[in-house]
Order: sequence, then structure tokens, then C-alpha cells
Amino acid sequence: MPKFAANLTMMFNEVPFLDRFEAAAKAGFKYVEYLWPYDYPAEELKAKLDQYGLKQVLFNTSAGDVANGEWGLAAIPNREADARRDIDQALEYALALQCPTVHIMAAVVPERENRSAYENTFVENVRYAAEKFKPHGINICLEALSPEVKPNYLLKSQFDTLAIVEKVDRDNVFVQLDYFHAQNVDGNLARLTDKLKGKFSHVQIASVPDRHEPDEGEINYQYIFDKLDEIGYDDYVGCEYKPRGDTVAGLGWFEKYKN
Ligand SMILES: O=C(O)[C@@H](O)C(=O)CO
Ligand SMILES: [Mg+2]
Repeated sequence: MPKFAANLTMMFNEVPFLDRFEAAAKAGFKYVEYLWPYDYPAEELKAKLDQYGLKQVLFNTSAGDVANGEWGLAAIPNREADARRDIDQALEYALALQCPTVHIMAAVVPERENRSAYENTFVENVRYAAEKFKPHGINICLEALSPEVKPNYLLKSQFDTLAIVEKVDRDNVFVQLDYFHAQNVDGNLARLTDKLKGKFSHVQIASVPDRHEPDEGEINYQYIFDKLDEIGYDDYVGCEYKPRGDTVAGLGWFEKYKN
């Protein structure tokens, strides 16, 4: 049965971020993920995890200058120093939070830019991270984002991500299989899951088209959860959705899965 992680960036936004750890634990979650930890000292976040008996299972490298259109640095040519500084910081946080996986964000590729230069830069920066994280047993995930959410992001299809994972060719680098993006871009989710078996190590879920709780929309998540069990997936499933209304009121779907 999947191990569900509350996404504290998207869920429990009825309370300030630092109060969401308690809210998630009270709602029955044992695992949490969120986009970025860097606004807080790692010690403060670790104290929250310990206080509420939670395990951190994922966070991201920096998104960069979001106000100016950046969404990740690791694929931007000639920004390797910035990207590797962020990767080093992510390692410090992963060690402090005892977090097993870091999502390395790639970048938006502006129109008319050389796409292959971005891909090659991303491969080299991910290899750098893979080699730094390996001695600590920390994995890396790479994620495709649908153009509806993030136009011109380097990775659009799950197969774009798989191609980069294969080019990087390090055994601690995997696909981050976000079924919301996968349905928007690739579809055919059951066959996609079979094709990615063994190549993905973190899953995220949300309804399509509205990115709400997984109990509505065009994806039959019970079928997906059964498929994940069938292929022996025993990693985490991040609940990366915008609650329709009150977070707790929307957790009826979770009742039967409480870990
Ligand atoms: O799906 C998403 O948007 C997130 O998982 C993320 O890390 C980057 O946008
Ligand atoms: Mg995601």
C-alpha cells in the first residue's frame, strides 16, 4: 500500500507553514514533502519533524529568481556555480532533515535558446549532485512538468525525463513520476507505469484537470495505487494537490489508506 506524504506547500494552507507539520500529523500523515526548506534553519524544521513524529521524504533544489521567470537553475548554461552551490545547500538540508530524496529542478528554456546546451548542462550538474549525494545514500529525482503549469520547462514528457536519467547514468538518479503532469502530457498511465518500473522513485498525485484531491477527475487513482502495489513500488506518494476547500474536510479519500 502506498506511503502517502502530505505536501505542506499545497495542503493545510489554513495555517502558517510551520504549523502545518502538526496539522498533517493530526490528520494521520507520517510522511511529509514540500517544495523548498530554505526559508528556515534546518534545525527548526527537523525539530518540527521530530516533535510530530514525521519523516521528510522530498524537497527541491532552489527555483532561482522566480520573479524573473526562473524555475530551477541546474540546466542553465554558464550558471553552473550557482546550481552547484544550491546542490551543496540541498545536501546540507537533506542530511539535517534525514531526507532520502532531493528533486533537482532543471530550468525554463527561453524561446530561441539552445535546448541541447540546457540538456547537457543539466546532465553534468545532476552527475555532480549524484556523486556528492551517493556516499550519504541520498537519491535524486528529476521531474517533467506539463506546459499548462510551466511553459517551456526543460522536461515536459515523462520520456524526456527518462532520457536524461539514462544519459546521467548514475544509480541514485530516478524519475519523479507526478501523475498530474503525466496525464496532462503523456496519458496511458498504466502502460507508462509499467515502462518506468524501476526507473522512478517518488510519485506525486493530484486530480486532473483541477489538481485537487485524488478522489475526483479523470484519473482512477485506486487503479493506479493497485498498479503501484502490483509492480512492487514501495517508495512514497506525495499528495501534491490544492485542496478543494478545507484540507481536513477533503481527506475522506485518505481514511482507508492511513499508514
Ligand atoms: O509538480 C510540481 O510542480 C512540483 O512537484 C515541483 O517540484 C516543481 O514545480
Ligand atoms: Mg510534482
